[in-house]
Amino acid sequence: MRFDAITLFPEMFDAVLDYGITRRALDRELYRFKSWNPRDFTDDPHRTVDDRPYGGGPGMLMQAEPLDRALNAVQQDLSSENLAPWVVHFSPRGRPLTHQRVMELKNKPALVLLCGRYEGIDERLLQRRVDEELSLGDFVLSGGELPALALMDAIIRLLPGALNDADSALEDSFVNGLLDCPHYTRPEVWQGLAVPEVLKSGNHAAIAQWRLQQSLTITAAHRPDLLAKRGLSKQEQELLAAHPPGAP
Ligand SMILES: CCN(CC)Cc1ccc(CNC(=O)c2csc3nc[nH]c(=O)c23)cc1
Repeated sequence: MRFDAITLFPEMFDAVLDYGITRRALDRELYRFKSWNPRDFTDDPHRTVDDRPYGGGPGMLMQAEPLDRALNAVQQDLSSENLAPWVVHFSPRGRPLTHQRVMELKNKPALVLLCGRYEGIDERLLQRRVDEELSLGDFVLSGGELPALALMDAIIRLLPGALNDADSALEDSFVNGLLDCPHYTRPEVWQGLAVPEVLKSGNHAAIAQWRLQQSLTITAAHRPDLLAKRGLSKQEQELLAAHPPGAP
């Protein structure tokens, strides 16, 4: 799996990818990463990449030409490895990123992550070069880099060999359709708060049931939409009825 980021702030990527699971996956050569700065594809001494919007309006836009040249450089580099690029533009107007889309994108051999800054990118570049637009959600960020890093993180965790305990990836709540249950570790009592007895019982059936019940209650409280989409078995309906949501 290869990721190429086109970004005005390449350091952001190294600053994040150099830690934890993404760092280990890089060391294990499960993926490769390369950043490309549009400023390196300008001709003027000021390395200009932005300009004012036609029609007026606040802020600046990223010009098409430097981005087009950067994309050509990426494409050339990928073609030397016979890799076809899939170009993702991160934008507030994109489709919201979901687990399903992460699962689909992880199978692409080469993802090109086009990260906008300012108020966005000249539409003509997007029209010509972008395969899909993705948003991180309905809130305003300062650019596409954090969404691009979120997508990379979500994909890298799913690459074979990235997680030592493969189950933890499969159990991720967005796989079984429910939100995660509470988790506890030592000490048994912390600031007067004790670990639920069932978790110390060694009764694995009771522990699994308690965790499922907790997940159902939390999902009903925070994300009733997920429950509706998922549907509940008879047993799950009974568990939820016995422990309806009430907590914040
Ligand atoms: C003028 C209206 N704004 C659109 C909401 C302009 C604008 C604000 C912020 C940005 C920078 N954000 C992104 O590039 C971005 C890229 S993906 C994403 N997902 C959620 N929220 C986001 O702001 C983003 C770009 C244009």
